[in-house]
Amino acid sequence: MASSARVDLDGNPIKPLTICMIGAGGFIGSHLCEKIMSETPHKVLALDVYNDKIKHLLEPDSLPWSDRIQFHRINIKHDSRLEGLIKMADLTINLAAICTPADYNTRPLDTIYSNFIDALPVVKYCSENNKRLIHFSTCEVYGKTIGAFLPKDSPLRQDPEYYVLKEDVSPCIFGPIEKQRWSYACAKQLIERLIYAEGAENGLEFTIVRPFNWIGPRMDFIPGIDGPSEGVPRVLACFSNNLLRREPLKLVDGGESQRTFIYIKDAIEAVFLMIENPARANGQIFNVGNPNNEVTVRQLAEMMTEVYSKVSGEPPLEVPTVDVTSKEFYGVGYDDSDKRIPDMTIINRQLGWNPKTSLWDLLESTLTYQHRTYAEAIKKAIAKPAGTS
Ligand SMILES: NC(=O)c1ccc[n+]([C@@H]2O[C@H](COP(=O)([O-])OP(=O)(O)OC[C@H]3O[C@@H](n4cnc5c(N)ncnc54)[C@H](O)[C@@H]3O)[C@@H](O)[C@H]2O)c1
Ligand SMILES: O=C(O)[C@H]1O[C@H](OP(=O)(O)OP(=O)(O)OC[C@H]2O[C@@H](n3ccc(=O)[nH]c3=O)[C@H](O)[C@@H]2O)[C@H](O)[C@@H](O)[C@@H]1O
Repeated sequence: MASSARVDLDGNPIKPLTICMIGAGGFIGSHLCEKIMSETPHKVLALDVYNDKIKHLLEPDSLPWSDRIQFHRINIKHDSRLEGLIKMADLTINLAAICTPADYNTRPLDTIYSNFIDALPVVKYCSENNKRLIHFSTCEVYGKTIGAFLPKDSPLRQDPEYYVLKEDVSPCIFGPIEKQRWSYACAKQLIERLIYAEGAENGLEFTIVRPFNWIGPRMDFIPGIDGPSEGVPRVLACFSNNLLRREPLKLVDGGESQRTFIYIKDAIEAVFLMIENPARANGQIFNVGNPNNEVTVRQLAEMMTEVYSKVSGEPPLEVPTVDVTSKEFYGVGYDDSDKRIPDMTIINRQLGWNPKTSLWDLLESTLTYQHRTYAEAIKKAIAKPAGTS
């Protein structure tokens, strides 16, 4: 239940806020709205082109928070209401973006427009109207690690100095322009630089968030069920789709890339601390990830296969994975980050935050959700003769 006696990390009372959340209808936005509604007295102006993932928070009108959340169906590319909504709020959180790797090399113009050009008015309106901004960037701004360029057998590859990603130290290392994969990271980097410059030159109060593979329920879509059949979502949804359909999981280029995965609910706690502790969060760039949950993509596939078998009661596939090339899977221009370990020094120092959930536990709760939400629909879709609708 919302409590009015909330205090920040320094013991000061937190006054109820009005938050303009752009991209509120997406994966992260839906979890943020859910927690804000159930645990705080804050109001949310929720902007998005879709609202399916927050429908349960908007209807029916009898919900206890119905006077604290308002949905505005707005495409920020062209809508004159944007500035007015930012002006009405104390804080703007911008989540809107194209952020699925399958789009970066196949729709590079849309990717660059979405992640840079479309974010410009948001930054400008916040700056001109003295409004605080929390902007969602990405861990992809780091690109590849320095260690990726060392010989495969170099002992330096084991030295954290060559792979741990630090907000105030690590360089941003992208591939050549023809590797259009980096269109997203490059656009995100430029908007980070612009926000930073607005802070330095015009006093914009900002916080930049760099998420490291946040995963959980409602992430992306299951192709052919609640998204296009030919669509390629991020890896959690790709592998969930394979498991639900009892198809082998596709490992791109051998599944050797490494990632650290964090449970969405742990990550949302960090964003909450940023929202409610402006004095500690303003002017900062924060890695938000779980350095303890590192796996190769192959290990992720193996673990998801085991966990899914446990939560669904179905035996694991005899051939659980199949290798595909990145050209077959994503098309030309794909490239990959080799390894992503977030340094936690800054977020620890400023907000005292640490992630809690192990990879096994987060996969267990997420795959339980995937099974409960999609298994029946997939069975029906598979049973339907081809060509019928
Ligand atoms: N999920 C992660 O682990 C992760 C990792 C790194 C970065 N991020 C960043 O966090 C943000 C949110 O990610 P997510 O995983 O929730 O993605 P998402 O795709 O689920 O959510 C983005 C939302 O923005 C909306 N949107 C996009 N363009 C819009 C426009 N022009 N006008 C209005 N709404 C628009 C979409 O409809 C969608 O609902 C993005 O900026 C993304 O780059 C996420
Ligand atoms: O989540 C993040 O922190 C960031 O990383 C993601 O990028 P990436 O981790 O490369 O995207 P995923 O689709 O989650 O893929 C992870 C890895 O799995 C591989 N993969 C993906 C799908 C699949 O079916 N098989 C497979 O082997 C990819 O090649 C990649 O190596 C996206 O760019 C963003 O959402 C975000 O900015």
